Amino acid sequence: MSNTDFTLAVEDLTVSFDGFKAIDALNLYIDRNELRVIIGPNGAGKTTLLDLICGKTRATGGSIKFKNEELTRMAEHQRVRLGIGRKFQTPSIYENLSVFQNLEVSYPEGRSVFGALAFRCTEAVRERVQAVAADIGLGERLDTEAGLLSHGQKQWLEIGMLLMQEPELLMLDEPIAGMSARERELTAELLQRICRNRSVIVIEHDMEFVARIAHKVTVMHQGKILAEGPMDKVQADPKVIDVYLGH
Ligand SMILES: Nc1ncnc2c1ncn2[C@@H]1O[C@H](COP(=O)(O)OP(=O)(O)OP(=O)(O)O)[C@@H](O)[C@H]1O
Repeated sequence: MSNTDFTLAVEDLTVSFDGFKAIDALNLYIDRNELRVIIGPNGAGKTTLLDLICGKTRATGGSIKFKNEELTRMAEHQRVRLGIGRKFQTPSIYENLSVFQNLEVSYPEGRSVFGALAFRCTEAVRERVQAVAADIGLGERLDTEAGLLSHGQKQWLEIGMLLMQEPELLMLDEPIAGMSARERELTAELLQRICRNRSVIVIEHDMEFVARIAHKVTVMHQGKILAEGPMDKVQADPKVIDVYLGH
């Protein structure tokens, strides 16, 4: 297949589980600095699609190109190294470590690699931790034990841990689940900030939030794409109303 300018180009992607096609010949193209939201009914294949892109699940067929590199046969950790970050619904922060330490251990060439040689590198790490902490709204909480943060702050910290690796594609599964109205608002602002330097894919069910953040919306149904485009167009599409929004 040809080279593209897209950050991510998914073509003819298929995965079968015991003959059931959870993703069925799907095409998806994500631009640089684009914030794409994927919506669709339960079981549409949204999470499976992200699993295929990050390497948690192996494709049965088709192609996933990230910056024109074929990912389908690559291990999960190689995809992380190439610049793909994925946040799952349950936060996996270290509750006993401070905000600073959680971010520090997520630095890709962290202490373990440089060991005692790390002194000069430490300044760079510290600066990066501070920049990311400011980005996620935790700049004043660097010394706070992560376990003491609010639910929303824990979610932002995990996003920060991914940002430490400077991913070019960040994927988030229902990032505002369980958040207060204020936390949702701050998360929308955070996502708008972080997609300025990278592509972001978000799975979301809250349509108000989708309208607030999406550059473009992709609607999935039965492992395929049902509709795609700007939110107002997708929302007015009778097929989308029929299978998803009307319920
Ligand atoms: N490892 C697996 N083995 C068998 N079937 C699977 C597996 N993973 C997903 N499926 C099936 O694939 C379909 C798509 O599931 P998926 O979780 O991707 O949907 P979803 O759109 O994310 O739904 P939700 O909104 O409920 O999270 C479902 O029918 C699910 O049961």
